[in-house]
Amino acid sequence: MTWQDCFVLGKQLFHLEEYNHTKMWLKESMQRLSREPYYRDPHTFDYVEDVAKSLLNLGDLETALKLSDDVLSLDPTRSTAKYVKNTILTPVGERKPTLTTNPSYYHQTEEFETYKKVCRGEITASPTQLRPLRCRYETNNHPYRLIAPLKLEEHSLDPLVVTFHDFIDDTKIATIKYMAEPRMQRSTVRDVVTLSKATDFRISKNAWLGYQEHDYMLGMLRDLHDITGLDVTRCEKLQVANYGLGGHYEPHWDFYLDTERMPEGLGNRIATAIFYLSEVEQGGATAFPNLKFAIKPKKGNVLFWYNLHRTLEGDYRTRHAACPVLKGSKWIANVWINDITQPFTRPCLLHQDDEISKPYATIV
Ligand SMILES: O=C(O)CCC(=O)C(=O)O
Ligand SMILES: [Fe+2]
Repeated sequence: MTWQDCFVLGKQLFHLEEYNHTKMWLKESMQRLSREPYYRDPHTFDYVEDVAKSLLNLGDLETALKLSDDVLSLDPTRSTAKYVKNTILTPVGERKPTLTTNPSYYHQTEEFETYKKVCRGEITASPTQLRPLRCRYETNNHPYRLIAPLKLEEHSLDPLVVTFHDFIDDTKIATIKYMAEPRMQRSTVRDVVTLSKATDFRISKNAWLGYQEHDYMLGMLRDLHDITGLDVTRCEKLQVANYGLGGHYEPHWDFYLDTERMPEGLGNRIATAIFYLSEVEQGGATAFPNLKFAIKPKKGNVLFWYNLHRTLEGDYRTRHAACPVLKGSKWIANVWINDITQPFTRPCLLHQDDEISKPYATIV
């Protein structure tokens, strides 16, 4: 067997949640790889780093550290290897959270209970939370919006979460859905071993559309720029998603925890704008368990929030989810605005503003 065979076996066992056997095969693949003449090839470092990271998540710190040290001895600039090494050398209490590897455990956590309650409407915003919130017209002083202001509804001021009402009309929505439909595929999530994986954690279909493909989509970006002031010249593609009956997306952050996984040349996701492309008869709200509210989809509305602090650290309070659809079908389009072009649109403050969200960094 080649090291690649062993690697693929390890990957497959990871899917099956056979974590003990995963370790064995991944370690074997690395041993075989180390005997290959092209071990020093930068492409193989990607595999070694992936294995180091998986072993870190599976608790085999010794091998994970050895692999990352090996990579770093050949190329000290490798960021994943550095991340693995730093994580191992950081005391447990100070570690950043990692993606969950054990969903059954997560389903017993308090956070998951809160998420379900927020979805069911058993937890809603308290009067104290609601008191400072307003609905108002927003122009952002943009000449066009001075004539056609948008209706803005505040859901939270810190972190900022707002709805822009009637942002996109039915004709544009129909066109976007029409373009997305033939390209819809089962949604995946980022995964430590395989990079992309279909899970019960996220049940929906989605398609990625280039903004250049239609003026309507360029218009979505332009309108977001006008109303938020953010630069939209470099964004990830538009993600159109459809949830059928029971479709959902469990609590997660939109920003990249592993900064080395950020899309090349774009940086992290500074803000999310969810365009609701349909109503949902029952269920399907966008829930924020930490903030203790859920937003019901309304066709044409846009839900907007910042994922990052001004320091560009992730704002852990923004953990959110798509509640299960109980009746109907839910369509959304996600615009992710990236941080690389925002130093002037959303500069740092004089003080560090990220400490506040640290207690919400959950390790599951
Ligand atoms: O569908 C929703 O309401 C939320 C979707 C979401 O969070 C995502 O796609 O990242
Ligand atoms: Fe999300």
